[in-house]
Amino acid sequence: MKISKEHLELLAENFQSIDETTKEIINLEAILTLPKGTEHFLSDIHGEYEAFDHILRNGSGIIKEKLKEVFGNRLPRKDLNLLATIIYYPEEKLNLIRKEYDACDYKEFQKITLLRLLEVTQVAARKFTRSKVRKILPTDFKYIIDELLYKMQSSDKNDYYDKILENIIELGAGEKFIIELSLSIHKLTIDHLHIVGDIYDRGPFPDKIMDRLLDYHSVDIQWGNHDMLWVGAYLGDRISLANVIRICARYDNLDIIEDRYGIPIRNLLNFSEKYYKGDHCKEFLPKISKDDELKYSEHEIMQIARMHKAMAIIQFKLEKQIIDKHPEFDMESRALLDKIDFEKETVKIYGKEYPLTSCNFPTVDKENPYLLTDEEEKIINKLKESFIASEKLKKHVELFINKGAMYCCYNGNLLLHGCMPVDEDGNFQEFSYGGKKYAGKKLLDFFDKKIRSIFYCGCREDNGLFFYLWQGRYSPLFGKCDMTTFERYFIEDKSTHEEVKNAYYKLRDNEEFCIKLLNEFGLTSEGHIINGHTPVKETKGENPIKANGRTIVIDGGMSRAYHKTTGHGGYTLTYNSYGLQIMSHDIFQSKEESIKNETDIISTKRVVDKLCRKKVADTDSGARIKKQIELLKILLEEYRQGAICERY
Ligand SMILES: O=P(O)(O)OC[C@H]1O[C@](O)(COP(=O)(O)O)[C@@H](O)[C@@H]1O
Ligand SMILES: [Mn+2]
Repeated sequence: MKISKEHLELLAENFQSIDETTKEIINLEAILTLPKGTEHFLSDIHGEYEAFDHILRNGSGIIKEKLKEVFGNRLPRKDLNLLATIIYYPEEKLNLIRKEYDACDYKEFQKITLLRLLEVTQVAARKFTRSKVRKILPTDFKYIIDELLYKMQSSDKNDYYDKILENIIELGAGEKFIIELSLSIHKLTIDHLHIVGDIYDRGPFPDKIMDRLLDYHSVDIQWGNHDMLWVGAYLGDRISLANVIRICARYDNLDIIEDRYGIPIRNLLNFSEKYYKGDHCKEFLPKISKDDELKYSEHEIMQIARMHKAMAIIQFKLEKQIIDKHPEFDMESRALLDKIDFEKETVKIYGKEYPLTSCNFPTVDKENPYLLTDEEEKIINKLKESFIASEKLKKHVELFINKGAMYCCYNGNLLLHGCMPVDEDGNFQEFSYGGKKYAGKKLLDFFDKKIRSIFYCGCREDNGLFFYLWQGRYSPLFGKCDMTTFERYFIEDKSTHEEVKNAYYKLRDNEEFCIKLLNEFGLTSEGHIINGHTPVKETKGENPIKANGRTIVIDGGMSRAYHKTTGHGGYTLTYNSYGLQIMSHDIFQSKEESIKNETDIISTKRVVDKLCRKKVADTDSGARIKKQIELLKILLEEYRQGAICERY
């Protein structure tokens, strides 16, 4: 390895002597021999905060496994479940347990629990260096936990340690200690979290998911097509914004926009009341569960439906501007307002005429159907200003930019929300933009770079790229032909709703193709492609593990709206030092139910790949450490030869 004198001098500022450099090399060499940390993969959360939070808390079963490893047969299943639930929901579970005991017994319970948690912490901490463990331990109790962890290794100081525990409990800090220790166990057990896209839309609390991820100790995100709509909306792209509002109205989630992101929609309400008052808007009734129906009056439901329709029409108009501006997008088939025959109340698609479910388009000028009316223009522009000004959305979009990307290569695996656009023979398909063509890895890199540059450049204008990523034929986040939004609203014939999938979705069953794709990203045939995006229809016999394990589809299936088709609560994946395991989840009921009945919602676990035990040395961070060691060895040599002076 070649390194310039300047770089060595910079390195010498951090390692100022032979002793310091030697110590660091020894430390790094030792880290390489530790087992690889556990990765946790989740996808397609679609606003379902509670299900997401639950799976995050139990680490898709990793925490329970750790407990089994620690206690073996020493604890009955009942106690194990209780301890697990305390680790998942310490505060809430303690609130329930406290009521069951008198003061004295509750102290005893706290002591037993603390001892058990300390034992788990000790085993979970074995994978890490002492210094990393210290960083993870809660600041308030760092010193005490460190002492107590020691206790497990020597039996002579029993009285001393018993006293510490007793004091903690007597001084009323027992619960706080249990809570902090549970959080530390979580961090020690799950080293890194991957979110394979689609945090937003359909479910009620995407913002809470983003807040949780902002606080999470180690995470990366692969952008999903729905996430890009929210990024686009914040960056001033009006088509994205119209989609975001339309989908929120469709799933009765307008409070996300109004209350949680602080974006007023009153103008939209007034406008839609004015123009769609007499319209039954039956295509636009929000999807509301039977329970929630009772919450609303018919008038309120109609208000949502009218806003929904008003936004859909604004969206179709705006889309045409981009379709015309970018003929290379080849999306003319998506411009349907000018294909409407207002007399016959039909629309012509690919030359075939279909009756419309209704033909009330009060803001569409038959001569110039894509022209936004002054009022529509005003509404969308005002909304745009509010999206750009939302502080909370800014924070969330920044997370997408800082921790997110179009795809991610991590420890030999390729993580990608949707697909790699290919033809039926598996050749990478080309996307043209600005006179250049992009395919394969370069296509993904192109979109990644463009989105980042839009974020940093500060200009907040309509940008065709968000529209393309959302529904373009060669969008790696979509990967289908023709998003049939208009047809789904206005045409009964279901054959028009079909969205033909890219050949990728068949080819990912083929091992040879998967290896070709992994190679495109500089990965080997031992890697895996990890996708979200397409719900795995288990009821129809679909398997989430494809191509002899090379492809794994973990569409979380957390979306309530999709439970009927998938028949389960989704998949998640874990990758520890022994290999990859896919978990299938039961449909999540509620947080209260999980805490009370101590349920995990894990129905089955399948091993995807069993490996000989992987060490840190075999990981990406191991590769970085090895490079660091090499550099430090050069520095050491320079010190020894007197080419660089030690500083004291
Ligand atoms: O079922 P909904 O919410 O109306 O959405 C249907 C649309 O969602 C999409 O499936 C995209 O969303 P996903 O990324 O969740 O699949 C489109 O292909 C389709 O047109
Ligand atoms: Mn998706």
